[in-house]
Order: sequence, then structure tokens, then C-alpha cells
Amino acid sequence: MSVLEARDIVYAYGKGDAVLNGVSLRVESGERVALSAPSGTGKTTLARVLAGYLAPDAGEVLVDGEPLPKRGACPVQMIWQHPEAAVDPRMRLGRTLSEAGDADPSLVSGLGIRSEWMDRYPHELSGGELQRFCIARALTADPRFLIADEMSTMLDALTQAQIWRFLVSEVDRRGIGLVFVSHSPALTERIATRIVEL
Ligand SMILES: Nc1ncnc2c1ncn2[C@@H]1O[C@H](COP(=O)(O)OP(=O)(O)OP(=O)(O)O)[C@@H](O)[C@H]1O
Repeated sequence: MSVLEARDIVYAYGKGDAVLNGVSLRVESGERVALSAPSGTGKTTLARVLAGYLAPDAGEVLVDGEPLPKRGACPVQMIWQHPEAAVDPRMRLGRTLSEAGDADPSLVSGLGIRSEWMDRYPHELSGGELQRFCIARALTADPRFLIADEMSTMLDALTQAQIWRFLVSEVDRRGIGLVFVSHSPALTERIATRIVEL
């Protein structure tokens, strides 16, 4: 079992007021935790801190008691709201995916990724198709925790349902801890094993 801990996180953008002011969170493998708070209160900021994209001004993020590694695959992977901003626009998707390692064929097929998409560039795919690649990449990195920040907000209802169904079965099967942000109470209710109010 793994534990993701955020301890007394303080974060301010630039010289502004702290967006996060002493936030702590503990998530165990197998949990699916929804972060809930009104708009603008720092859910996305916390997600970025948890995945190591932002360094906190104070406090620490630990996985099994260790800080996130500075090099190599991060045990905390993030899935972003806007997949087009999360991939290199000049790289074919097959190469983007392989950068995380050799993707398991069952992962690729389970996410409905078609083989002909591998040779395409990001602008040649829809947002939903691209998000499938981002999820495949995050899972191929073999994370212990996954942070999903409004990952399906931009997608149609059918794609949203497909992607979530697959992701939940995959994190449960692998014992990955999931932290997610969603503005949909129905989705939160269905997916979360625990809701944390920031
Ligand atoms: N890059 C940035 N530079 C300066 N301020 C920022 C930046 N990103 C976010 N903020 C500010 O930090 C605060 C928290 O933003 P954040 O996106 O983390 O909130 P959120 O809870 O995820 O909001 P929402 O639910 O609307 O997505 C907001 O006041 C926002 O304006």
C-alpha cells in the first residue's frame, strides 16, 4: 500500500496572497478522493503541487514518506483539463505515448485509441481522442497516484462516461490512488470513495 501526503502546503503565485495556506491531505492507494471547494479556491493549484508541477513555498509532498523524485518517472501523474496543452504539438502521438514507456496494448484498446491515430499530430485529433492518449501516457508511467483535474469537462457525455469507466476499473485493478476535481456533483457522487472539502 502507498500513501500520498501533502503536509501544510503554502503556495502563492508570485507576490500575491497565498492561494493555499497550510493545506494538508492524505490519500491511500485504492482511494478515489474528490477535491471539493468553490471556484477559485485553489483545487487546480493543489493538484499541480501534488503532481510536482509547482513547488510549494512551504510544506511538502511525500509518497511513502519520500519527496517526489527530481528525475525519472514521477509516482504521481497528472491528467489535465486541456489535453492539447499537455502534449508536444510537433510530435506524433505514437511518439508522445512511447516517451512514458511501452504502452500495454490492453490499455490502448481499453481507452479506444485507434492505431491510425498514432501517426497523427495533436491538432489532427479531437479533444476526447487526445485525452485518451494523455490518460494512456499517465498510466504507462506506472504511477502510484493519479491526479485528474477536470479531465472530462471538455468532453461529450458519452466520451466522458467511457473514459471514467475505464479509468476507475484501471485504478481499482492496479491499486492506484486517485485524486480528482470535477464540477459535476453527479460524477463526484458516482466516482468518489471520499470527498475532501478544501
Ligand atoms: N498562474 C497563475 N498566476 C496567478 N494567479 C493564479 C494563477 N493560477 C491561478 N491563480 C489564482 O489562484 C486562485 C486559485 O486558482 P485555482 O485554479 O487553483 O482554483 P480552482 O479552485 O481550481 O478554481 P476553478 O474551480 O475555477 O477551476 C485563483 O484566485 C486564481 O485566480
